[in-house]
Amino acid sequence: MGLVTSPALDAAAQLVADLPPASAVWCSGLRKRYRKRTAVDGVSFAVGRGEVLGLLGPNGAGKTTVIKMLLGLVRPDAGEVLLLGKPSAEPASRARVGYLPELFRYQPWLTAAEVLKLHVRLAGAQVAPTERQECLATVGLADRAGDRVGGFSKGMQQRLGLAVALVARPELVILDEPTSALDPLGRADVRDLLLALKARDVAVLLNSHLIGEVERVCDRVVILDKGRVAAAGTLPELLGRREVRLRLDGVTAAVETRLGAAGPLTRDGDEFVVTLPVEPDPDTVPDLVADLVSLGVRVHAVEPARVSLEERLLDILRTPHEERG
Ligand SMILES: Nc1ncnc2c1ncn2[C@@H]1O[C@H](COP(=O)(O)OP(=O)(O)OP(=O)(O)O)[C@@H](O)[C@H]1O
Repeated sequence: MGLVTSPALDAAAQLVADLPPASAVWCSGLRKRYRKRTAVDGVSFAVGRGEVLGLLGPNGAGKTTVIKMLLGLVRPDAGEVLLLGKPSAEPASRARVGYLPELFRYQPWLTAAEVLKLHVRLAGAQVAPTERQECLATVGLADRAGDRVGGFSKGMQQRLGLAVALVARPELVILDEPTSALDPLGRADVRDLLLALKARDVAVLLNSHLIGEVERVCDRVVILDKGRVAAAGTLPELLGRREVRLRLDGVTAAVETRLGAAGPLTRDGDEFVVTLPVEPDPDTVPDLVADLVSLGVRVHAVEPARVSLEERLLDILRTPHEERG
């Protein structure tokens, strides 16, 4: 039996080193039943490095169960999970994942600073006290570091939960309803926080019922319904067609023909809606407006529009399973 030569080993090591980093989350065929009730029924998706993925779906769709299976907190009946390229049961990969549970409760007898210190220790990480204090400041708790958690409001406990999820410099953050107890200002803070994480190439899996929030920050969305993936894709893929609404004066037959050349046209009085392709040519709208003006039309308003994620979500959930694409 021939020994593997060291140049061959070096080449193999180089090959592995040159591989793109594994997805932050990869799961395939996840299934979970509670007695007779199927909570999750064959769910597969991935979250890329630095990607923000939104998990959407009605109450009881299986979102929290999926999240708990990803983290190894619930044992799947079937399916596989890799977090940062490793089985989620491996402590080394779990230590690089930050998690904010849907139902959070922290030790009421500890101060906010002590809770963070404890979680840094549990993650086996080294985070200097100044950095821990900065983390509390990021979630708006800078002046409450020395106060006991027992005296915190629900929103303040959720802010602390976010700090716990972020303090050990994770590469993947899983947030289960992170803004359920937050005021509008707090929600805006979380949005900024998510964008800051994305800028640092941290992957985020976000479960939220606040569709506007998901639409603003997520690169991709997975919609769950009755334990299955009802739809998945980037926002342009899911939202599809774009429209441009125009309010015009002095429209002649020639003008209508020009409008119709840009895309299917509907009219309601002086309001016109032109449906554009999913990824329209960037010159389509400026060219159209220039032509309208040269045809003597007075242009009062030009407004790009797109079906909202909320409309699309309701549309998908109201379509019977068997008719979904
Ligand atoms: N520990 C459990 N025991 C029994 N059934 C459970 C358990 N956990 C979840 N389920 C059931 O699994 C299904 C999915 O629940 P899950 O909490 O994952 O939904 P969800 O999409 O997160 O809902 P919500 O938006 O309301 O938080 C529900 O029918 C729920 O009753």
